[in-house]
Amino acid sequence: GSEQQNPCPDMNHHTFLESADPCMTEIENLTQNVWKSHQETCQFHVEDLQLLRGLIFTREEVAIYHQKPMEEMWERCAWRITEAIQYVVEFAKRVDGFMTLCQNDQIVLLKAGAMEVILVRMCRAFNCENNTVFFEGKYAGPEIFHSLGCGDLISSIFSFSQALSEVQLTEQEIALFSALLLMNANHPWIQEKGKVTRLQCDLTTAFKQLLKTHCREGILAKLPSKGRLRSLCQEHVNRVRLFRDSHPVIVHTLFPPLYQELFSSDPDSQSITQ
Ligand SMILES: CCS(=O)(=O)c1ccc(CNC(=O)N2CC3(CCCC3)c3nc(-c4c(OC)ncnc4C4CC4)ccc32)cc1
Repeated sequence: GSEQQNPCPDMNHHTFLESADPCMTEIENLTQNVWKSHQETCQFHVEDLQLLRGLIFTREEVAIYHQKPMEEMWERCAWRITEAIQYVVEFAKRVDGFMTLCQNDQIVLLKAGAMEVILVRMCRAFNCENNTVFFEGKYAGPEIFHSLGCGDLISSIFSFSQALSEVQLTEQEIALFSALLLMNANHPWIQEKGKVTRLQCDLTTAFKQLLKTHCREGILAKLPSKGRLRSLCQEHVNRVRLFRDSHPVIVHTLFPPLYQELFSSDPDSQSITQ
């Protein structure tokens, strides 16, 4: 009914609209745009990921993953991450304001934030009842990633996903939080700082307004800190470079170019694949 729409129930609909701050409707339009952008680019719908929880890799299937050489498992994960990143790029392009930024800033923001958004989105594919994640069609525990040879990174991503899934973020919250992770005006290489700051500020207002309307301000304290996300992504980059140093030909010939650009190129190289 109209009560749900109107956060100030004692005011009737007509009065509310007249007295609403004009930028409030802009903020509400932004919230709708970000939510729609997420729904259209979320890769798997959360209802489907929930339904698939019943599909768990058997011991035999996990054993087959264990027999895969490290190089093959790395290549598979690189492709999975690259697929997920392409959806995040599409998400960013649909968020109002992102396409008005200069191309340099669009690329800098995606290079810095895409993996963070994937880590947040991935919590939708995490089942904290049995500590399994959805990977390549079924749910599996951390042991399935054993042959990657980076157990500490895997366990830190698992504990990150565990903590985040306990917050039980709604799709709207994931959408706005993801947009906020991308729109980081403090990044050193940003050229149009003012424009990104304005976007970041509007998204912050939208996120705060959403939480207030749904009495969810309590989750702010439970969201991962910027530092936590950044160190997870840095650990991933360090692992990729370690792997690249010992398997340069594999990475150069078999890894997706976008993955190489984002995670195994040196920070000062600004050349980006179109
Ligand atoms: C994102 C949009 S979505 O629609 O929600 C979505 C889309 C696709 C999938 C399929 N899985 C997938 O591609 N991958 C890739 C990789 C492997 C290597 C890193 C990233 C990964 N990781 C996890 C994962 C973890 O997901 C919650 N949580 C802890 N650890 C892990 C892995 C040890 C890294 C879980 C699935 C997963 C899942 C979900």
